[in-house]
Amino acid sequence: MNHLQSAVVPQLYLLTNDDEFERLYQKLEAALATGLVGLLQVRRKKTAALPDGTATLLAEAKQIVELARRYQVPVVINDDSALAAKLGVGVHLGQQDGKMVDAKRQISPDQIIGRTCHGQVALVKEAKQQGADYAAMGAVFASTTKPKADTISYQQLKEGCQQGIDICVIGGLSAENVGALAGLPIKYVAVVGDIMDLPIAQIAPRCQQWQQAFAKWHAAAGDVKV
Ligand SMILES: Cc1ncc(COP(=O)(O)OP(=O)(O)O)c(N)n1
Ligand SMILES: Cc1ncsc1CCOP(=O)(O)O
Ligand SMILES: [Mg+2]
Repeated sequence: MNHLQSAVVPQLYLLTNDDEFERLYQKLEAALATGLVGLLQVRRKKTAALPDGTATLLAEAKQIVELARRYQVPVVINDDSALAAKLGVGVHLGQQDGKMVDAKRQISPDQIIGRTCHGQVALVKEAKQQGADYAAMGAVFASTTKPKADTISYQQLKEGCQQGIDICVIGGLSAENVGALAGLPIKYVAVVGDIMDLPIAQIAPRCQQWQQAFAKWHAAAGDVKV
């Protein structure tokens, strides 16, 4: 039976891009200073692939975690639960990034663990059963950051939202198109390119546009049936 659930405005979940670190740091500072980022992910694919990737990623992630702490924004490390454990932060694991049970053992229980579930409701159920804090569904729209990611249907997303675990949407999302999801009880909207691929001076104004999009979301959503 359907029940009514109060519409919750999602949080902006910002993911880093592969910018040169100094530039990235300035962008993150600009975004965090707006107060609109609810969760931050360190996703540094190019750094991680360098010959000295582990050491460089550790040095970068330390600085990002320190910066985020200043703004009291929780941090999640992509792919690497050992690094997350070392830094005392959360982790995001794709289906090929290791077992949830191992990550749960490594990560402090008060830290966030997220799991990629693509468009598959069975994976959302599994993530919930394995104790993930959120299930990430996407790509919602075609993504320039991850062009090979398959897009999911609205129906898959709607069903994912009915599984009793927080849902994060990702992939091709912009302040203009996110309104298409208004009415779904989504916890996090994960964004890379729409914010991070802009010049430094445009980061804060773009975050403000996201805030406006979420304000409209609230107005559009009212009470949603789940
Ligand atoms: C919030 C969020 N959702 C999905 C992903 C993708 O994770 P994965 O499938 O492991 O792909 P990579 O990011 O590792 O390329 C994510 N990182 N964050
Ligand atoms: C990591 C990831 N997983 C699915 S799409 C995607 C990239 C999201 O980046 P963007 O917001 O630029 O589409
Ligand atoms: Mg991964």
